[in-house]
Amino acid sequence: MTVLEKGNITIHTENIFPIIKKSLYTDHEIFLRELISNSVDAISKLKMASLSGDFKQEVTEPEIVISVDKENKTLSISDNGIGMTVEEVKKYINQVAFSSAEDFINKYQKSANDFIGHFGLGFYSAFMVAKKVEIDTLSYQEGAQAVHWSCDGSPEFELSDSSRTEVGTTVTLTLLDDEQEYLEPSRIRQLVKTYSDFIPVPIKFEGEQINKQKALWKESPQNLKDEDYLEFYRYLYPFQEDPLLWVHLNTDYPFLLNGILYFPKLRPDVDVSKGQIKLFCNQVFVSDHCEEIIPEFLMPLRGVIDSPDIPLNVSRSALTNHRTVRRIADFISKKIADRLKSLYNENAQDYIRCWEDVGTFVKYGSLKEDKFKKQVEDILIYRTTYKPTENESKSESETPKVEVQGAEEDIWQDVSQEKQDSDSPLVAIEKQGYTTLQSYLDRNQERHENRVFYCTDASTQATYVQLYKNQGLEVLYFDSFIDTNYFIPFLEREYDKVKFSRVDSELDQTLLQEDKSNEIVDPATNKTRSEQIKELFEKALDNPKLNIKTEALKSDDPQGTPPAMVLLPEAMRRLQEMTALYQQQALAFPEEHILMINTAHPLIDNILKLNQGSIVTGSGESPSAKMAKMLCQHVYDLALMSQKGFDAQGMKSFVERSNQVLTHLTEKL
Ligand SMILES: Nc1ncnc2c1ncn2[C@@H]1O[C@H](COP(=O)(O)OP(=O)(O)OP(=O)(O)O)[C@@H](O)[C@H]1O
Repeated sequence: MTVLEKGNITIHTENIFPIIKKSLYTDHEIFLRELISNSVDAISKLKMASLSGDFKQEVTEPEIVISVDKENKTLSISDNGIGMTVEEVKKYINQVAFSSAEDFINKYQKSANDFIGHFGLGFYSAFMVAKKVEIDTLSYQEGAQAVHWSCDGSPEFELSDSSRTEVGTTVTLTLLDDEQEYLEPSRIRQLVKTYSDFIPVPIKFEGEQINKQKALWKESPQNLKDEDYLEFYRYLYPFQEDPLLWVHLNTDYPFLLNGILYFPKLRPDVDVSKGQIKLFCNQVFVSDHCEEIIPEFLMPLRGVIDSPDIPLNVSRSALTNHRTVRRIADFISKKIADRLKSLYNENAQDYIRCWEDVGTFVKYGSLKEDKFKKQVEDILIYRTTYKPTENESKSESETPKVEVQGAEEDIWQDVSQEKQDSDSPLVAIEKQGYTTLQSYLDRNQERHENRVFYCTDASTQATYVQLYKNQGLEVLYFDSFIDTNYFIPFLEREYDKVKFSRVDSELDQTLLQEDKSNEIVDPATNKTRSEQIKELFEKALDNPKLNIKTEALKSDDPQGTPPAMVLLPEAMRRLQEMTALYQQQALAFPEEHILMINTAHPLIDNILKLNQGSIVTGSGESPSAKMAKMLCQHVYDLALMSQKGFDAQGMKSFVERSNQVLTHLTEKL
């Protein structure tokens, strides 16, 4: 071996190697990604040289081969790429690689751990794990001399002849004593799978290819079937439920970006604030913490974003304000909105199927970003009690105002489609039991202008909803966790004249009989029947915090209405909900609430009569007064039960009292 040259690497920071070894401590493993990426670059450069006719020999199948030698403690990465001449080694390794290393280290020292995946550390990252690095390379150029370069981690290097005969490069690392893990085959496989799984060159290790290679996001969406997307999702997120829908991102102007984003089924045990989107740069994995790039409200999405235009060597804080990054974020939001709009327009059934989970993203996004809100406001839908009749569904006026950006303003192609169906999208949505807020307001303008009746729990509020439905009033379901505390107040700000009332907050006038039973029945006390009922219940229940009111519910069949209802005034209930939320406590049922007695119900009438017919005997209550009291309690229990159900104690006393009432009743038979 002839030593061609010995020399010093041109760097200005004296102690660059100790810094590489120590400062970048946490991310040592990325050296393999960097070396593999260099090999991929070298392979594609050779391909170009061959295409342009610069390289006349036959190009062999490109491949990268990794091998370990446990005895000598070496790990080597070999490629059949373009190789380097002596001059190139001097220039690219001794000068370029190390001066860019110096730049990076200087930046890095200021804000350690602030870089996304320490991307582009380059060749010198090998020194994080190696005490000696050797390069054995032969350039593709005719007559090139094979070169051997070696450096032991000091700024000194040695260049010598090499006996290499194949065009390409082998980088061999003699690992440091505490970096021996990289001799383990399982570790190598894991690193390749994490970082280099999708690079377009086969990586061979122990005689087999260990990377998947096919980066689905780089393919044209036209050539892909649903099953391809699902299979890819299952590969990225094994043992997870299939996603609801996905968006294939594909643009080359004003930045290059490819990706596939999936809407997963939202599960309560998944922390949605932790991003699950994988960031790639030219098919090389960079990080799965890309909070700075993806708009926050899209964090629960999964999938891949690949863009060489995301600056990866700036600090995370600088990324957030970076112009390209902001444009990328806008682009992604818009694409998501477009995808949802096209689904809304094309397939009401699928849109609704996804809505339960996707709706939460969309609502959250609308709260967070005004731009996104504007894109999706016409496709926010709510489950409703409204059922369109045949005539209505044909109506032309139901055509929705789905806003589609004009082509000139839109630098990204729009995906809105011509409608094939005879029904307008809104009609199709309404046939499936959903509606938009605007449609609700328009439909109910005459009966209750600017008021929205809603229900947050279909089972506990079923009695109330039924009452509204019986009187032909439409109720919307707002039952996602985001609705009560955030989204309804948000909608009230957006539609500033509109007020939302939960079905159990107060009863709308349309539900009540106008001429209340105000006939005077007791000339002695001058009390109306309603006042007598109120008094009877107040005495029987003996709870000063309970506000008892009387109303007559409108109905063709009073037996079909509830005898009493518990009401929680809207403002008071919301305040309690907010307080519970901020104090992170479970929401307790408020002690102060309204018990509304339905004076039109026959049971209330019977209880009143039972009480009035009682004969006071000696010291105690008459049996019928006792019974009336018990029944009042029972009516209250039933009202509570249909509002919130019981806790253990409540259930126990309810069952006990029910048994007593039944016993008393059967005694009389
Ligand atoms: N396997 C290889 N085959 C051929 N040339 C290589 C190889 N590895 C490195 N080089 C040369 O050395 C140069 C410096 O490599 P280095 O990894 O430090 O930086 P880079 O690849 O240019 O950029 P990055 O910092 O993004 O990795 C490369 O640009 C390339 O010219």
